[in-house]
Amino acid sequence: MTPPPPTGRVGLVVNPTAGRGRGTRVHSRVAGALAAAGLEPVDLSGADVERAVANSRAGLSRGLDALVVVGGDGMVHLGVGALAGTAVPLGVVAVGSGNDVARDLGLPVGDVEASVAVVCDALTRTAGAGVRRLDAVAVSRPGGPTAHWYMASLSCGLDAAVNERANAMSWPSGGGRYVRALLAELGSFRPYGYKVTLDGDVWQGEGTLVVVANTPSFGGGMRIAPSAEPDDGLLEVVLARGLSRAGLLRLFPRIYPGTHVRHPAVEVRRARSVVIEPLEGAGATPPVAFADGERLEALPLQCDVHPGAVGVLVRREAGGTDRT
Ligand SMILES: Nc1ncnc2c1ncn2[C@@H]1O[C@H](COP(=O)(O)OP(=O)(O)OP(=O)(O)O)[C@@H](O)[C@H]1O
Repeated sequence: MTPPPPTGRVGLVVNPTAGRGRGTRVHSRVAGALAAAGLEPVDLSGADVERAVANSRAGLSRGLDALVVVGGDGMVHLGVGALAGTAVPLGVVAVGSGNDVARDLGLPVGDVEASVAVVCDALTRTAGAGVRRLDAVAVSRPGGPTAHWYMASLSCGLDAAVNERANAMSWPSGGGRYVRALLAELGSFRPYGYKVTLDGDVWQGEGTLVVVANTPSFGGGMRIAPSAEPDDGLLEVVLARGLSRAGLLRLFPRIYPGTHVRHPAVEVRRARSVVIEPLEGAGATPPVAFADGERLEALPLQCDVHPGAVGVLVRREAGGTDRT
């Protein structure tokens, strides 16, 4: 198929709240740098996430060479949802709090000019050489139509419960909220009951963590699935059995360097399709699932990997040669 002719139009979706207001501060800088590079930035930002999603879809239907998101992993999530299955690539200006996807993909973090330079350079390279096709993950009710897409990981264990609780707290701001939420969750913690079906194999019973990962990191640098590869056509599924509070407190710090995968209660499996269901009687009801840090919905859910579903604008490899 002949690619459509370049329009020079680049959709720009800025999350004003990302990185505690950093998105607002960098908005005009990003637009100005894209224009200075001869591109035509089309502002698709919205007053809230719903309007940003609607604007992105409308912009895509009018024709774009790329969609550039400005924010954290939540904005990558938004971009993947809009672009999965299309030929339009995603550019990332990582100015969020966690920025796990950008870091895992070797993109600049917290450096607006460097991010825009990567976007502009990748768009001007020959025949799609600046685009890396990555797997994206479709989430549905088991057997149902796709309801969400994600890039990094879906969680429906203790970390999701902490996320849910932290979102409901008004203080303290920043990381302190997550510590307070973790302590509160641990106070009433009882392992959850799951049935997880991985390409037909069943893992079930009491569990504390179920994470279906496409990239290695979450939560601002925690190596939850250290050997996940975003372009291998496989999901890396991290499963932790029921643990006591003391056991969990010992396990959690090991997630930062990724050494939790050697803990005897933790298993890592690979699969293309994963169905996660609550298992009544085996433990507490698992929390609502989060993906890329965004709240999705309650179980049961199915995750299916779609190889190469999203193109991301990437840096030249060391030495300045184009990726083939
Ligand atoms: N106008 C808006 N456009 C897009 N998202 C918005 C907007 N206002 C609030 N949000 C919320 O911002 C969240 C995503 O934030 P984002 O990931 O971009 O930044 P962050 O949380 O600082 O970074 P990270 O996720 O990497 O820690 C979403 O949950 C979304 O609902």
